[in-house]
Amino acid sequence: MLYLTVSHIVPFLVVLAYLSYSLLVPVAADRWCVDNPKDITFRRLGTKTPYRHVQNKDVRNIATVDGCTVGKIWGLFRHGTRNPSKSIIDHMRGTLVELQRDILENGRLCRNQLELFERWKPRITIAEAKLLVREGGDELYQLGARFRKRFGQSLPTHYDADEFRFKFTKTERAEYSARNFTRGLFGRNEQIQYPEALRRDPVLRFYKGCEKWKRQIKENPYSYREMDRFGSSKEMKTVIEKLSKRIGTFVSPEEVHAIYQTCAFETAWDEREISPWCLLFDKESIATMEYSEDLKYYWIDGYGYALTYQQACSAFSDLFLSFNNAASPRFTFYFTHSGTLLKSIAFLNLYKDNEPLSAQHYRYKRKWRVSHIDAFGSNLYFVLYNCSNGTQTIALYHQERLTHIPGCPEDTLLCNYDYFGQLYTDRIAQCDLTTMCSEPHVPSLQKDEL
Ligand SMILES: O=C(O)[C@@H](COP(=O)(O)O)OP(=O)(O)O
Repeated sequence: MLYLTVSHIVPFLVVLAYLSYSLLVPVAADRWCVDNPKDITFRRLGTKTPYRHVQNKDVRNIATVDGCTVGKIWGLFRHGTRNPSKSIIDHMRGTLVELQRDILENGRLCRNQLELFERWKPRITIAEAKLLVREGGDELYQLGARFRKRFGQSLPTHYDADEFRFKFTKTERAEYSARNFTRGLFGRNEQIQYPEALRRDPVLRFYKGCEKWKRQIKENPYSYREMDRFGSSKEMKTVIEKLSKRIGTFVSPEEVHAIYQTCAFETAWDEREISPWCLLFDKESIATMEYSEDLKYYWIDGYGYALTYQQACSAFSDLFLSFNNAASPRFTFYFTHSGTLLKSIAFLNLYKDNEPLSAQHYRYKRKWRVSHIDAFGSNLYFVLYNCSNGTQTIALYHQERLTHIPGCPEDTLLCNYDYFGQLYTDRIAQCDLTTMCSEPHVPSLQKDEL
């Protein structure tokens, strides 16, 4: 007869507990489950970051300067959140639908996150590529409304064509961004006169006419070498491995990029929604994707090559023309694109790191973060103040925050206008786009997408 004592039962229970743990728990633990998806994507979506991640809702009186009044304002605004380009839409409607199937069949995601994938479907068609979306219109509307709150005392209440100049590039997204901004600024009833939008605007989108930049930089594979190197780094391999495991099939770097972009656009489109594609990332892997974006834009639109930002002299010549000519409109607002904002940022020496951005410097702290500096709706504007002592002072606002102008005295956010002008004298005097951009071997090989 077998008598079971406590000393027999306890080890038995321990073995049983271990077996159920090893058989059951790892299955659950093996399923990827992200707790805080909004936290993971916040300000990490590169140039597809929605403006709400970087906006400054504080409209208290930062815009007043003692003893001075606002003389002129000149600013560049990137359009608001838009739809993706055709190639990303193609991925959404093709590759991602296939990956969705893999995830539902073999994916290692926890139950409630799989449910989001069950409901997902591509929402846009090729015909809607790059159009401004509702969120994008709202971003610009809110920007206009906050502009009114900050500068209301210095701005005429009603639109006056002699006082205001609003201009957009020849794209739907820039046009509707301008229209939404002016609505936020004046209310709904003003009839704004917009000048004819130019296909090649030498001020608003100067680089589109710069053949030398296009061929030597933008279309040159060498400009993408740091991004490519980072693409084969151990960090990126880890991202691919993690995503492949979570999806249940091997994914290529291109597919990972399409997933990141879809996560970014779907996040930007609607604050209330969570894109299931974002759930595949953890903090480290999204930071890796973000760095890849930073490398790309650093080398094609930023500090990588001098010609890239030298061309922006064309926009800043317009600023000086406007500020130095009493007859020109007091308030100038240009609605444009990522490429203009980034090149202008580099022209001004803003967010410049000591070392060029490279694949191997991933772990270094950096200033160049396109998620922060070039989100949808990004804005860069200068305010010129006339002061009672006869001097003029200039202030720069980036993303609605007073920002120190590189080259101006360190101890203050305001800069004497003459001092500021001297920083740029040579570059403005030598600003000749025709000479700067002429290249013997035209035309460009790639089709120019608007
Ligand atoms: O049109 C796009 O795909 C990107 C790049 O345009 P460029 O920098 O080439 O003008 O800019 P976005 O319109 O998103 O600001």
